[in-house]
Amino acid sequence: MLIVTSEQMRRIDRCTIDELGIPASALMESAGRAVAEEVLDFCRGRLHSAGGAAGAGTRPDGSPKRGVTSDSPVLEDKLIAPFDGAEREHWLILAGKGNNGGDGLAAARYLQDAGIKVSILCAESPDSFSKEASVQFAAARRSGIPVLETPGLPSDADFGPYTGLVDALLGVGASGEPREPYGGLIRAANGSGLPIVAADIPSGLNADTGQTAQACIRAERTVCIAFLKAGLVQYPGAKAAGEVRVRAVGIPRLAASRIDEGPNAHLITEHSLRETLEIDTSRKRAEDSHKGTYGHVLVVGGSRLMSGAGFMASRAALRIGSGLVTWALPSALLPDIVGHVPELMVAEGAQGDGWNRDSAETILKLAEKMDVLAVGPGLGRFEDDTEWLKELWTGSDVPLVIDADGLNILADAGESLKDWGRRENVVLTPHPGEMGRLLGVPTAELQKDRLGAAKAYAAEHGVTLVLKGARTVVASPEGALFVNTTGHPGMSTGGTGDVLTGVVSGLLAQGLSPLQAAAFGVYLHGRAGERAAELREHPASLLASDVIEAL
Ligand SMILES: NC(=O)C1=CN([C@@H]2O[C@H](COP(=O)(O)OP(=O)(O)OC[C@H]3O[C@@H](n4cnc5c(N)ncnc54)[C@H](O)[C@@H]3O)[C@@H](O)[C@H]2O)[C@@H](O)CC1
Ligand SMILES: Nc1ncnc2c1ncn2[C@@H]1O[C@H](COP(=O)(O)OP(=O)(O)O)[C@@H](O)[C@H]1O
Ligand SMILES: [K+]
Repeated sequence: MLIVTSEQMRRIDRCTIDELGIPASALMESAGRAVAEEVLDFCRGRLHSAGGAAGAGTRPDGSPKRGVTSDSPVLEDKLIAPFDGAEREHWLILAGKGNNGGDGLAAARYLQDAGIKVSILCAESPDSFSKEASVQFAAARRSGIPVLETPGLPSDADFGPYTGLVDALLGVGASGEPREPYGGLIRAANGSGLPIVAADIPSGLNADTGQTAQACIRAERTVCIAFLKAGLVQYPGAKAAGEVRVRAVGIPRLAASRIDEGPNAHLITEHSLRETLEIDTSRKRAEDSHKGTYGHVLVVGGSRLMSGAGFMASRAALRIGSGLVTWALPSALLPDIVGHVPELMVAEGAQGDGWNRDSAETILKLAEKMDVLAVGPGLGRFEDDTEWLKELWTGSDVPLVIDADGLNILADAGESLKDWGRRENVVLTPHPGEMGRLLGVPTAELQKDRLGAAKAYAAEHGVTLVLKGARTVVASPEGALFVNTTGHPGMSTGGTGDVLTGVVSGLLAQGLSPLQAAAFGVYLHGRAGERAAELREHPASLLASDVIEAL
């Protein structure tokens, strides 16, 4: 699924209207209908869960049916149709003066037609409405939909008669903190306790970064128009948006491919993995394969106080299907490890009980027979470690995955990293703390624009970057972005990152490109986390090792 910025969306709109000749009014009409359908779907769902109106219009499992039903030889449009219990609904449309307001005003007519009561509250004088919104306003008026005349901002009591709100205040044309009366209306809407369905984006959301203004709608559901906006899939925006439903309104994908600097960001789905990234997601193995077919991963990590990290990365690399995995670690630790994972090979990475500068030579020697080097899990820091990592970076062209202290070493290298030379087969897997160190900015600062930060770093350093955390972002050196939605907060536990390192390394070993391995890796890792959590009483009980076993 394509992800767009607000600027791209505006240009796609223009291309649709000016170049393809599709009337703006037709698009707004479709958008309004989509918003109304989602409000009605929400109402039906709510009625059903309250035990109100099951039966007609519901599936055998009790969930509301979508689309036309076949209980009669003549099919009616069931999406916009009166339903039992509709008379109990009364929705208030909060309409801004731009085209987002127009979407809400068009929705009002469809809602009225479906038999629910609707009223309109305009944020500004209708005289100031955009051309398309004015047309919608006039049509709503002529349809007899009441327009509230509020001399000031509504108080909580004013929301008394309503059962829900449509937020059509601000869309992708907005910038900055919502000005008054928008800010006050947003706060009042949130304070009402009523469910809110947002048109396109929750008002107050930065559609590009996912940052929320001080006043930002907290929606139950967001009906995103035409293409997914980036801000809806990054926190805190993802939370403000609630359930996101992307609806086609007649803006064709063709228009997205026609604009300059068009969208190059995707949600990671089975479909985008297969079609956009051309990955065989079945992971089918050839009948006549042998272990050499699936590559050999060398994990470089583990230290006296953090041996588990190297262990988990190695084990995950095995579980994801690498042909062979060798774990290189300091020689003094070997006796403790030998035999714990019988399938794993171990090697003396360094002499003694810790890592040292000289061990780079040993690793490079081992790397000659390897397909991937995974550096960092449980590595710790040591003297001259920057020189050590530089030697690994420059001394071999085997694909490299760098995590944990490997990233902290890179951060210390700072600007000198540019002198190491570009190496397009490097995957970095920082969590936000590590990413902040790589960029030399506070974590909170970088989190304000995760997509932008990941994209810029990947392009500047020619690496594939995996910025972890809820809604992990993958960025390629060429500027492609992928956003993952698998996984859950139960995975916020020590070691799950080490597992991801093993997964990505194992996929690289099996011949995937850095971008393919990173995107497919984060997806599979999250899915495994979901499966592993299902076996527990509570997701909080999840251990990183459980994720490995669920791969
Ligand atoms: N043809 C189109 O362009 C389509 C647009 N659609 C809808 O139109 C929306 C975009 O419409 P617009 O470009 O008119 O813009 P919006 O309706 O998002 O809002 C822009 C209006 O709000 C004002 N504004 C901007 N920042 C503000 C702030 N911080 N506080 C208060 N007011 C602010 C602007 O002066 C402008 O009047 C989309 O999000 C979507 O909902 C859909 O109807 C589909 C078709
Ligand atoms: N709330 C969440 N939702 C989805 N995935 C999460 C969430 N919290 C953590 N994760 C995932 O778990 C992993 C944690 O990695 P990391 O922070 O490096 O842990 P560690 O360093 O302990 O191994 C990452 O892949 C991250 O995306
Ligand atoms: K909105």
